[in-house]
Amino acid sequence: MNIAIAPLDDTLVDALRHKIDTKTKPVGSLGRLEALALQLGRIQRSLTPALKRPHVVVFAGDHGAATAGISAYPQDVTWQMVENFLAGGAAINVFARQNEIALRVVDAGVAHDFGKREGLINGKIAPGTANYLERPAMSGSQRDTAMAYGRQLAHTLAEGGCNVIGFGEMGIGNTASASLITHCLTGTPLPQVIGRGTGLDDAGLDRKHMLLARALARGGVPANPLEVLAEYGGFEVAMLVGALFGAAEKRMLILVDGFIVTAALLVAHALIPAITGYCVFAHHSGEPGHAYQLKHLNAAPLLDIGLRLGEGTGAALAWPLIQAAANFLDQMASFESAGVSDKR
Ligand SMILES: Cc1cc2ncn([C@H]3O[C@H](COP(=O)(O)O)[C@@H](O)[C@H]3O)c2cc1C
Ligand SMILES: O=C(O)c1cccnc1
Repeated sequence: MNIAIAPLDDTLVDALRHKIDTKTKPVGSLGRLEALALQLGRIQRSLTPALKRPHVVVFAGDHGAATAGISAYPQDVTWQMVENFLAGGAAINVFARQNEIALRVVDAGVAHDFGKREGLINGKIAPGTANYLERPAMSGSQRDTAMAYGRQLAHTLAEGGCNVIGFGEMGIGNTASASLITHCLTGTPLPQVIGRGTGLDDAGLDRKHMLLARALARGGVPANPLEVLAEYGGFEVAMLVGALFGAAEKRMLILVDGFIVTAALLVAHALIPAITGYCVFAHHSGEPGHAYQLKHLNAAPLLDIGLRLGEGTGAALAWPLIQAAANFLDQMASFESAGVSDKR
């Protein structure tokens, strides 16, 4: 896959800063919104950036290792939640509706036959990954197919006029997958990046530690990020990696959700570091490994409200702040236009 992501250039930085600083407010007083406005202008290479057709895309996939007991919930919850997304009853449906964000749900590899389901994008690679306790989760060709699919999906949305995209996921057991990926790509000791996920009790957490240590003893730390992805990833994670690439290639603003989406970003970033220029980090996840991912990426999320759900909920909740950044840049008067006295 030949991916071309342009690093953000500095051409408009001074002009954007001037525009931001001459709005009718003390310099810097809109805090993080000012950095967001600057980032948006740089991404769109415009002094008048505009947000169009926001989407959240949720990728769903099952994990072979889930049956070994790495989650508090049974694997069937993955397909049942996909049905819930299609019926409009999940948290992401509520927040996407509230903020008028279009939602797309992709079957990246759920272990269930949905038949032909209206509203479900069928990208199924296989009915769940292999169990990484025994062998690599997926083959190189499955990984590449999933990445290509995600990339193409982002391109298609961009061609339909979307320039801001949030990513989410659904897959029982995928915090475990994200922990293994995070360990491999940040070097943080594995136990520090393992958490309770959907809410394991102490005994369940001990078991998750034991199983993931065993998986790591089998698969090791592959030298290449794409091998890490195939060894421990999920199909939804591989599709996320491709979709992140596709979105950045199309110069979209990317809203990064929690622990699992950030694990996918670690893979993308290890291959093409410039991708983070296009990313806004929605929230601090309650999953403990997220802090190490953020540190590695030198990222500061917008919200810190104890979210630990996934589905793209953080991305949808951060959206009004992105809108506020674009709107103040576009609509606020300057000292000159409003006749307000500037600093002496
Ligand atoms: C009802 C329900 C809805 C969810 N929505 C997202 N997740 C989240 O939980 C899962 C990851 O946690 P773990 O690794 O512990 O299984 C993912 O599917 C994630 O999106 C959910 C989990 C449940 C139970
Ligand atoms: O941060 C996340 O994305 C997350 C945390 C716990 C469970 N599912 C998702």
